[in-house]
Amino acid sequence: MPTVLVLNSGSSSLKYQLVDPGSGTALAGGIVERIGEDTGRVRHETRGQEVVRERPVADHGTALRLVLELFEEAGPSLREAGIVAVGHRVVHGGTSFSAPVVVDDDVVAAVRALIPLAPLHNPANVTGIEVARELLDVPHVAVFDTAFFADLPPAAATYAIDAKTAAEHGVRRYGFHGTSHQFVSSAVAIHPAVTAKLAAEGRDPRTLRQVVLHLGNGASASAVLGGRAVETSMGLTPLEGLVMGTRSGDVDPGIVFHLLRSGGLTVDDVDTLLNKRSGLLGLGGVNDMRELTRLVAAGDDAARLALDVYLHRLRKYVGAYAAVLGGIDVLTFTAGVGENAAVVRAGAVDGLGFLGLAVDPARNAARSREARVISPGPDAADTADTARPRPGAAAPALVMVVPTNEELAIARQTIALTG
Ligand SMILES: Nc1ncnc2c1ncn2[C@@H]1O[C@H](COP(=O)(O)OP(=O)(O)O)[C@@H](O)[C@H]1O
Ligand SMILES: CC(=O)OP(=O)(O)O
Ligand SMILES: [Mg+2]
Repeated sequence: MPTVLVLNSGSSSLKYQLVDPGSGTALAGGIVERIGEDTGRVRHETRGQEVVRERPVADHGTALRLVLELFEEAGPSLREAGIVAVGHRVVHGGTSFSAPVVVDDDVVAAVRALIPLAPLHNPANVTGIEVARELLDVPHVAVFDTAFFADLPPAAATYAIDAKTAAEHGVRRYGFHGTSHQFVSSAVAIHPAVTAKLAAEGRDPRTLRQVVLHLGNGASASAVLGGRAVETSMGLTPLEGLVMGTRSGDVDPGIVFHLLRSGGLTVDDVDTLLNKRSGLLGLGGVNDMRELTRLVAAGDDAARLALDVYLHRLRKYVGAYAAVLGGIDVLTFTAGVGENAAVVRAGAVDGLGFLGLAVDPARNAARSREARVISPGPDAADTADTARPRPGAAAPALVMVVPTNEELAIARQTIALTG
């Protein structure tokens, strides 16, 4: 049973999972948090058992050594689990990478060269790769968050700023969370309810119009036409687009100049403001959607406004992407918020009946780890008979919840290159 260790190195954390790409199961996984701070913490999970260690973790090298120790102590032993490769999530691939690559010194140098474009993410990715290559003598593969969007149509990828300046500095829309958008949109395309809908409408799968909402701490939307990404909400950096846990998403760039010139803030202050002190946290005081919805239920006005701004932005993007695609066949929610927060899903499609979008309250409230349809209408199994649109009526869109699994996607892409 060949397995892949998947590493996701953040600025102060290291998330990992040991995946069996054949069966799709995670044999173990965990997170090292607060790397570089006085109080670090490791949580390692395997076979339903959890091991937690609190201790300072100086750097990513120490973090990975600690993880390898835990695999030996708490299991499963990496050797016995048949580890054949390591897959690394790399956030920014720039225009250099449009597909996963086997890591060599040139790849590391190229990822390092992209640091100016992703100062918050790529430094940790480089360190993670360097340390892991030192400690684990197997092939390493880099899987890029930007890859799925490398081929965005020029009209979607281009900012309307002076072309020469943009080209000189690599300023374009790159898009992120691509591994998730690709994994989820591929799962949607082969879901029985979706294939039945297309069959009933006599349509080619290449005409399937999807919108995917990846709503985690970071959040992004994508428009996917027949498997190809044609639009996405994150841009040069993962700051643009939707309202996120701590990031503002779209703002008027004039705000930045105003705060620099008249507000007495430095460039770093504004960077921290928009990336770490904005979004749900900045408006509602908490970045966790569970806590935010609790505050809303308790009548907290600031939390209510935060949720309203979040949902308004979502509806705006869904409407815009309906225009980009010429209509929506399937709208899919994924990631921590998208998979779990029924109130967000209901709010995001509220008033979008004119696009054929609606959720069935009972289906929306149900909990499941499986991909599922939450729009009204017949069950997936008998959709083929009844999904035929009435003459003159637009076919209703499907609204779905599909759990993402970036680790499995990375493990599969890693095996495909090394196996
Ligand atoms: N049951 C739940 N209800 C509402 N929100 C949830 C629930 N479970 C997780 N979330 C939210 O999901 C978000 C984290 O999503 P996740 O995809 O794990 O983030 P990331 O991978 O970007 O760190 C948090 O805002 C958290 O509150
Ligand atoms: C690119 C990005 O936003 O990633 P995350 O959601 O993991 O912060
Ligand atoms: Mg995630």
